[in-house]
Amino acid sequence: MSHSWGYGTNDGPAKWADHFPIANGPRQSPINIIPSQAQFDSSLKPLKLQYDPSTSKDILNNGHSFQVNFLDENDSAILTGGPVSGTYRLKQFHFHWGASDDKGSEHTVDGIKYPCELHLVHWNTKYENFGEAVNKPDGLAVVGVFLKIGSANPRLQKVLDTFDAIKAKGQQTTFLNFDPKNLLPASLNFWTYEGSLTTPPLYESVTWIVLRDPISVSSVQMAKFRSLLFSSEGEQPCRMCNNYRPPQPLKGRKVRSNFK
Ligand SMILES: NS(=O)(=O)c1ccc2oc(=S)[nH]c2c1
Ligand SMILES: [Zn+2]
Repeated sequence: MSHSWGYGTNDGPAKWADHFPIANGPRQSPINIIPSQAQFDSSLKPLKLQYDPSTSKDILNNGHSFQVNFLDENDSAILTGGPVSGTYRLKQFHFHWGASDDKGSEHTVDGIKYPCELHLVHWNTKYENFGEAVNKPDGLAVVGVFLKIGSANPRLQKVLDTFDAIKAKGQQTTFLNFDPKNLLPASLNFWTYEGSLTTPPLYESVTWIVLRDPISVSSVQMAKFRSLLFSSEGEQPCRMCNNYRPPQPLKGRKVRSNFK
């Protein structure tokens, strides 16, 4: 029976080790990225993200965040290059955010929190499917993108416009022809390190690729994120926010960058 977890006082990140002991493992995520301590690695290949917008399927409130799901039966939406070898297929993207604009990201940079962080989740096609890949040490590659308060983001608005249909946990609606490339900054400069899922089951299966440059989001748009609910329809409404895990110990890991 899968154990219920959340982000509250009684079921939040400080309690996850009770049922998921790997929470105290050697390669947990997120981390605080200290740019001055990252090592430039000239052997890192350019990151290649090739996304066919026709692979976007639907958008779901899963009770922890919301995610846009993609068809992943072929190599239409893939990640290659960067720190990985082989081909990784896009499965879904989702976000983490705060109750106010001063917090919300999972990774931090020199201790700075962004109001929101986007995760694009890809699985290694050396495995049969996402479920097979999710607990393997080289199973996943997640691209992290920071969101910074500024002008409203019209591409992001397309996602936010679906929120009335997925307000409560378990609600889902069709979401076709969305190109996730429109949620990326101009530069694909990144930091990379070996880490984990940032939510239970916290498997240490993720090659993290955190982009240096943020994309913009307005305060009004951030308020829209907070209109979603952790709770199901008919339950006591609980606003979806602060669904982020704080940075975890680096435990000797190296963070590399593809830029000086
Ligand atoms: N937040 S995250 O590390 O990108 C992430 C990615 C994929 C996941 O699949 C399960 S199950 N939990 C997950 C967390
Ligand atoms: Zn995530």
